[in-house]
Amino acid sequence: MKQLYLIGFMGSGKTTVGRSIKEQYGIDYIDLDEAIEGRLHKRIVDIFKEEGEEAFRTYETETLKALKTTPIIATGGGIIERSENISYMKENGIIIYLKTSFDTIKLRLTRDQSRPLWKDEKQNKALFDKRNKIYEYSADYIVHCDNRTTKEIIEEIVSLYRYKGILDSED
Ligand SMILES: Nc1ncnc2c1ncn2[C@@H]1O[C@H](COP(=O)(O)OP(=O)(O)OP(=O)(O)O)[C@@H](O)[C@H]1O
Ligand SMILES: O=C(O)C1=C[C@@H](O)[C@@H](O)[C@H](O)C1
Ligand SMILES: [Mg+2]
Repeated sequence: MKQLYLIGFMGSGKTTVGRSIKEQYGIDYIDLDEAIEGRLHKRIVDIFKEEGEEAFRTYETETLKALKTTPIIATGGGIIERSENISYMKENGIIIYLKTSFDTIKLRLTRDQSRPLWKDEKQNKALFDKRNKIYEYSADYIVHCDNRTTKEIIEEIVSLYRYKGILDSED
C-alpha cells in the first residue's frame, strides 16, 4: 500500500487537512509532529529549546520511517530539510504539496508561539522562498490552498486518492 504524504510550509494546513479527511471520510491519518511529541513525551518547542534543531530532525526522520501503515501522514513543515526524507517518501508513497502563499501563511500564523522556526518577517520569508522550491520539486501533486476552504481542499485530495487508487496500489 502506498502512503499519502502531505507536505507544505508551516501553516499551510497539513494538520487541518489530515484531521478533516479522517473526520469526513474515515481514512486514517497521523500527524508526524504529534507522533514525535507522543514518542518523546515532550512538546516540539521544548525539544528545540533543550536539544536543538538537529536532534529534532533526527527524531523526525526516525518517526517518519516508523509510520508504515497509516494511509495519510501530515508531515511537519521542515520534512524536506533532509533529502533522505524526500527519497523515503517518494519510494513509499505519493507526495502532495499544499501550496499556500506567504501572505496567507502570515495571516494564519500571526502571534503563533508554537512554531520555533516562525521568527521575524525577513527570516520567515527567506525560509519560505527556499523551501517553496523544494516542495515543488518534491511533490507528485500540487494542491492550491489560497482562498479555499478545508472542505474544498480535502474534496480535491480525496477525489485524487480515489481516481488514482493511490492507497490501494501495491506498487
Ligand atoms: N484552508 C484553510 N483556510 C483557512 N484557515 C486554514 C486553512 N487550513 C488551515 N487553516 C488554519 O491555519 C492554521 C495552521 O494550520 P495547520 O496547523 O493545519 O498547519 P500545518 O501545515 O499543519 O503547520 P505545521 O507545519 O507548523 O504543522 C490553523 O489555525 C488552521 O485553522
Ligand atoms: O517548518 C519547520 O521546520 C517545522 C514545522 C513544524 O511542523 C514542526 O515540525 C517544527 O516546528 C518545525
Ligand atoms: Mg501541522
